[in-house]
Amino acid sequence: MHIVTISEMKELETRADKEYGLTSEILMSNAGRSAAELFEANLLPTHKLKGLKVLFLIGPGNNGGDGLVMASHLEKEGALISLYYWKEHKLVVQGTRRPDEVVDETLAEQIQRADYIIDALLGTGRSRPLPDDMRALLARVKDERARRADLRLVAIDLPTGLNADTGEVDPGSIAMDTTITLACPKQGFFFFPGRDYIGDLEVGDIGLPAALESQLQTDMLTGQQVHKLLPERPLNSNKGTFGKVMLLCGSLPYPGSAYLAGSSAARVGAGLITLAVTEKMLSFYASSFHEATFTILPEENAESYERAKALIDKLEGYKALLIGPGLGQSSNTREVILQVLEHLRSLPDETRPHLVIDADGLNNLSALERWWTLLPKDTVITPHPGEMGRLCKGVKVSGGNIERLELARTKAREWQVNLLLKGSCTILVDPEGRTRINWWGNPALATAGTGDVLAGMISGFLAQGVQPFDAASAAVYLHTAAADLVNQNMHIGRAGLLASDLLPNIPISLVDTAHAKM
Ligand SMILES: NC(=O)C1=CN([C@@H]2O[C@H](COP(=O)(O)OP(=O)(O)OC[C@H]3O[C@@H](n4cnc5c(N)ncnc54)[C@H](O)[C@@H]3O)[C@@H](O)[C@H]2O)[C@@H](O)CC1
Ligand SMILES: Nc1ncnc2c1ncn2[C@@H]1O[C@H](COP(=O)(O)OP(=O)(O)O)[C@@H](O)[C@H]1O
Ligand SMILES: [K+]
Repeated sequence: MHIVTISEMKELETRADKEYGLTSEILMSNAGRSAAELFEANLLPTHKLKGLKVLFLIGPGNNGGDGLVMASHLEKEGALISLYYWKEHKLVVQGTRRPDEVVDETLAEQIQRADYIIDALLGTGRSRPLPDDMRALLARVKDERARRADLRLVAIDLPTGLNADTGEVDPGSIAMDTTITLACPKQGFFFFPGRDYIGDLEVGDIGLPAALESQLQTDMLTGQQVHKLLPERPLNSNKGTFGKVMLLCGSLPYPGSAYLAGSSAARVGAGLITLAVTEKMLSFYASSFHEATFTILPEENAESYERAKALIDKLEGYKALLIGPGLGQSSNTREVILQVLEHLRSLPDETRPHLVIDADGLNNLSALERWWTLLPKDTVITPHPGEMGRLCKGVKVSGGNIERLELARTKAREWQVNLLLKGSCTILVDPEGRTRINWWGNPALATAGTGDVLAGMISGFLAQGVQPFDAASAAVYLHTAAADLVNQNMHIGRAGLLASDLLPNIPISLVDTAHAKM
């Protein structure tokens, strides 16, 4: 599913008219109908429109037009519709039909009795700060929502006042329970503060021909898309079919990282997991990670040459190598990493294991000048904003604002890597600039060890032959889907998830992609 900027959306509409004769009226009629259909199918728990009280706030442009079409569809299905035309300060209540009446008090009544309020005030055409009377109207709606938890707020296309490119919001904007966006999600939905105003996201089909969208470079990760990326599991198979993963992870203060990453690689289907660890660490893993195999490395005070060689000697036949989680940052360890990278660069593409570098793998590299020139082709790197800042030599990287998108795009090209910039709404960019952004997940993921799980999942897909950018994309989506499953199944909210809770939910998240709604 493509993500658009405002100008890309306008261009799609212009070309739809010019090349396919899809006029603005036709698109609006499709938009309103599809918004009504999604409303009925996905927003109403009982699927009963009859008697439902729905108040539409109608703006002066096409967004208001979408609202009017949607309202007429819902009215036909038996909903009790009232329309408030913001510009004219005019309220039209179904059944009474007194369009000339200026009825401010009645508006207050309508707000109080509505089951749903639909924001069709402004969409992508917002061009200036919201006027005071529009802010006042939205503030009344917000107060009512605070008073009455069962009132539901739904935006058509986007919440009024949200900047659809940047995610900035007007002081008058209010948070929605659901946004039914039209044709494509807008770029600003994925950045803060905008992300917090969208609520659940539904995407309405307005009948744009798929060919028009072929040049768009940014996608939202969806279950349907990820389903197509998942490796085949033929009946006639054995563990060799699904690839081996080697992990250079875990050290004394952080032993759990190798367990979490290795288990996650297995949970996405890799055939065999090998932890490259010192003998001192072995006892820890042997008792907690029964499925793993091991490559024993010299202790950390041994010569870096010996440590690297012990790993390199065992790498043959491995399809994926993960370096970094919990590895530590001694200069000796950095030397080991550099020697392993040198070895990987010397291998032909066909026999080189695909590489993922995370956490301390990145921290070690970031101390070096032009570290990216040391990476083999098609490496996946997975920094969180702090690590990204270090890789960029001290740049402050935002956790969720729009600047991170441009930064990720610039750096993925400059570094020629598959860059996965973590956070709420993780961004992925490949070396050519193709971009995917994740919508899903929840703040329960903001806890130690979940990044190790993600890195392990990527390496598990790489072992099965999934291409690096796709492996990273699938892992990001499924990682957040697994977190959402933990929340549902354990009945927890935004806190209390353990990274290890994700593990048994990962395979379920794979299965769930087969019947994903989008
Ligand atoms: N153009 C098309 O072909 C389609 C447009 N669609 C809908 O149309 C919307 C875009 O339509 P428009 O371009 O008409 O834009 P909007 O409906 O978002 O708003 C534009 C109108 O609002 C006024 N306005 C702008 N900023 C304002 C502010 N701060 N305070 C008060 N008034 C303000 C403008 O003067 C103009 O009259 C989309 O968000 C979507 O809902 C859909 O129907 C699909 C097809
Ligand atoms: N608020 C949030 N919403 C969604 N996902 C989040 C949120 N906070 C963190 N995450 C995800 O959790 C993971 C945390 O990774 P990371 O910071 O590397 O943790 P660690 O290194 O402790 O394992 C990332 O995948 C990130 O995208
Ligand atoms: K709107």
